[in-house]
Amino acid sequence: MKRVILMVMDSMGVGAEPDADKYGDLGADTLLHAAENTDNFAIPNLQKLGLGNIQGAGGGRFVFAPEKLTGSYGRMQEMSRGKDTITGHWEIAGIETMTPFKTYPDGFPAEFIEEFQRDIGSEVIGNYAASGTVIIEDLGDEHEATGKPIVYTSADSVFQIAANTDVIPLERLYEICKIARKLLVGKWACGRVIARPYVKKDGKRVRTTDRRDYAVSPPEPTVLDHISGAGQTVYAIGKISDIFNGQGVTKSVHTTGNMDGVDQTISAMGQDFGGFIFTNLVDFDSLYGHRRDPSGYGHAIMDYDSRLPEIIGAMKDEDILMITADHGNDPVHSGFDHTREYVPLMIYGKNIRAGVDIGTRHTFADCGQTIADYLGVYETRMGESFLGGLLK
Ligand SMILES: O=P(O)(O)O[C@H]1O[C@H](CO)[C@@H](O)[C@H]1O
Ligand SMILES: [Mn+2]
Ligand SMILES: [Mn+2]
Repeated sequence: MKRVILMVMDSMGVGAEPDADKYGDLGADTLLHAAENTDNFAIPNLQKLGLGNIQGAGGGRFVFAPEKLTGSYGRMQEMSRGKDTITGHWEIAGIETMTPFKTYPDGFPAEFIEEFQRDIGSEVIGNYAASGTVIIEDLGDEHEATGKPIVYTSADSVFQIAANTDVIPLERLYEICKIARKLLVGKWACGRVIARPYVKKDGKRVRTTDRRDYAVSPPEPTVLDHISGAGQTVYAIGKISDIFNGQGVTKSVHTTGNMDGVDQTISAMGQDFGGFIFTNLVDFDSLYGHRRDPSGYGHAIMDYDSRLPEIIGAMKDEDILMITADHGNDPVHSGFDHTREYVPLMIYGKNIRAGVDIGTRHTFADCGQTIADYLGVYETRMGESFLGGLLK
């Protein structure tokens, strides 16, 4: 039974795209800047798969001799107008977002806030663009004293609600997110509502792994729908199901972090089914990219690298492993938001040729189209399959 395992290293870009200046992201290079700022940075397993041989990746310092490669490789350019998680994942799955999701750099409109406050029966505080770890320190005392939830946004189309779970229990936080989700459509359109629970430990506020994303549904069927529509499994790991609002997903598990994401992927691979395992590893982005912590980022890449032999060891004969990203988040760039970058693509499998450079793909959708091609399901509207040049 054929399967594709696609792992998204959330935000691991490999260099600024040609239009990066329009996004304020000239010179961004997530992989290179994480590597440069991490002592003893070593990624032998990703190198074997071809990461260092991708055009421009890591400033050329991780190139392997072609005969040492076990995987094939390339890089993908984002065709959509945006650099957020939804836009990136949806493009991978075959959807082009030409009208960017609406953002609220100056906070959400007063009429929305009033209606939201009425619906949840409480005032809110915040309502500006902020880093999530900073705003809970800045407004945490007031939130904990009054019970008013903290709301904030970023350069992305997000309405984030942060709360201490001793003040607003987790289930209630999820409920108020769903209330916001219902309101944030039409003239108040917003890509995602995100629950940001935290606890106070030894006087410090720490976010928990119970984050939940409430996205809008994709506007048309994606490769996930085509695969599940053909009766095959679509096994979503991490926040994948949230990103697609459950559309096309047949089974989903949330994770507590990158290593749990790897564990869950290996456990899914051990089960007997044909179809698609789609994993998002969000720690790169949320714990290190947005926090502008390059050495934390570098260590997270190394930690993932060290798990690759296990992942590869769990592969069955007809499994294909693909590793990519959804946008950049250069940990030394100004600000605290994503960066417009090429994403890497590595492909490995017993029936896949090694050492082939599939070049620069002009859309992330080539990845989804190739998956549709391999699994023999309906094509997505966008992208070109690169399977032909890779099958043994
Ligand atoms: O600063 P934190 O709360 O991590 O939020 C970040 O995470 C959001 C979703 O990935 C991004 O839009 C960015 O705002
Ligand atoms: Mn992302
Ligand atoms: Mn992010």
